[in-house]
Amino acid sequence: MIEVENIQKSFDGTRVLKGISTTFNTGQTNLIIGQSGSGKTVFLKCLLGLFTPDEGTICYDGKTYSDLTDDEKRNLRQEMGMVFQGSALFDSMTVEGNVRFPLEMFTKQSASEMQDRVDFVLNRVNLVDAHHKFPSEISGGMQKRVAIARAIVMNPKYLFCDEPNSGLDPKTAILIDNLIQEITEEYDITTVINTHDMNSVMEIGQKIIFLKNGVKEWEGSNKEIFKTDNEAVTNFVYSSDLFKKVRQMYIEERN
Ligand SMILES: Nc1ncnc2c1ncn2[C@@H]1O[C@H](COP(=O)(O)OP(=O)(O)OP(=O)(O)O)[C@@H](O)[C@H]1O
Repeated sequence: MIEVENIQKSFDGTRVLKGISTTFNTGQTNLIIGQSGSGKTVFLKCLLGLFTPDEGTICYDGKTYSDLTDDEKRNLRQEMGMVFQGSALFDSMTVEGNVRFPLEMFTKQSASEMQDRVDFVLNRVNLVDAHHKFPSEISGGMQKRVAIARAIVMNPKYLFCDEPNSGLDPKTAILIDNLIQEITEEYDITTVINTHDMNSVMEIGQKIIFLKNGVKEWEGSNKEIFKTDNEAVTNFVYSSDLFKKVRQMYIEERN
């Protein structure tokens, strides 16, 4: 569980995060949504320890980040997996080289132990025949699976994903969302996902926080977001005609 209390962050006197408090539960997919510039990436970077908040605390399963020693912070970072926007694979490494990379960097495992772990996670993301291929030789959806395999190879307690669906067709996007949710539940990970994708909200939004101008405007689940009367949320979620129609049908059915 990650508990965030009154996080504030400014750049050159401009306040970007204006006191955000929330909780991200273990074994759940927690989504951060909001318009471009609302502070989602800055918030995610604070959770990753890449930005230091000016005020407030972030607590990881009872450990308050700002109270940790440098060694403890390093250990905590090794419990974090990250899926970057656009996958961010190393082009010059094979699929298995990419997945093995964190093990080589941060563990003293033997070659055969690493191979077992790499085989296990590649198998878990349903990539069985791609070990020796290079990123340029596989599809965007497969690249995303490699990025997920690399993010979970160290058995993380926390998984952070920045726009994991960007650039994928809607069907592949749903497969990737479902894979992230399955892995989150199976390994009891606290997963936090930055997304613009309304399909993701509906599909895997077990907990959603909506940011507006650096403030948490709303939080709830994907079931609750359908029913909310919060105008900022409904304007954002139902910005497309399709979703407006879906909502109208839902309201008509309810009455
Ligand atoms: N390193 C930085 N230095 C100065 N300003 C920054 C920095 N990082 C982000 N900002 C500013 O903080 C604000 C929020 O940016 P952020 O990237 O968090 O938005 P976002 O919600 O993730 O947007 P998007 O959906 O477009 O990625 C923006 O006004 C941005 O210019």
